[in-house]
Amino acid sequence: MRTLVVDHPLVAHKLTVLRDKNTPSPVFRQLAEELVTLLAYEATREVRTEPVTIETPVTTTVGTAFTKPTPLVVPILRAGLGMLEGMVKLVPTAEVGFLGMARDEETLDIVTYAERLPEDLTGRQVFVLDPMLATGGTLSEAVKFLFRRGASDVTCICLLAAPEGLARLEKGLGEANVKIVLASIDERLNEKAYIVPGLGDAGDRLYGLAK
Ligand SMILES: O=P(O)(O)OC[C@H]1O[C@H](OP(=O)(O)OP(=O)(O)O)[C@H](O)[C@@H]1O
Ligand SMILES: O=c1cc[nH]c(=O)[nH]1
Ligand SMILES: [Mg+2]
Repeated sequence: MRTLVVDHPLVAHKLTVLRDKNTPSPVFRQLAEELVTLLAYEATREVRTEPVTIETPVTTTVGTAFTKPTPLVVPILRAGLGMLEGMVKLVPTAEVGFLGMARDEETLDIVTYAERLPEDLTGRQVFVLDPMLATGGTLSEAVKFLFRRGASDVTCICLLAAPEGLARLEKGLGEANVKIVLASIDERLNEKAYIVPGLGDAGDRLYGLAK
């Protein structure tokens, strides 16, 4: 597993506004989308490409095209949905699959309540979107799910991670071909397993209260 924190003033500034508890949902949604586009620029650095011959108005030249099958983008519902537009803006030919997962806030167990993905992900580059990597329970379940379908190259784009969650993923995924691209590694988890300083419950801040 590899981890990359995107260190850029635009990312840091947008993240600061996102963290602010006074930032309302419409602005939060807009910023989450913009942040993903900035992170996706780095996260797609190793996207598979091949040479393609085209005609410019002047001459013939060799350019770059995505290799088929095209990348698969998988937002983890709910909060990952807030990152989807920012990602597909940058990779418009990507296909999109969905995983619905929620952590029980008491037990921290992960419930997978929805799934719409290709049956066979062999040879597919997969980009998972989830803003929060807290205990790492959700993301490790998601990555294991994708591996069971045959994926072998998974990049997770998150906004924030706790060191505890990253350590859990590292332990569980070790040598696997998984990359985590982030805007920040925060200080720690609190007693309710929320990221500190964090930004609160990402799903609630995007879409309102779940209950
Ligand atoms: O690393 P973990 O401890 O598993 O926590 C992170 C998960 O918690 C949040 O989702 P939540 O379960 O709140 O669902 P939601 O997106 O519907 O709000 C978040 O979007 C992650 O998926
Ligand atoms: O801080 C946290 C932890 C888990 N899920 C969130 O949305 N926020
Ligand atoms: Mg939530």
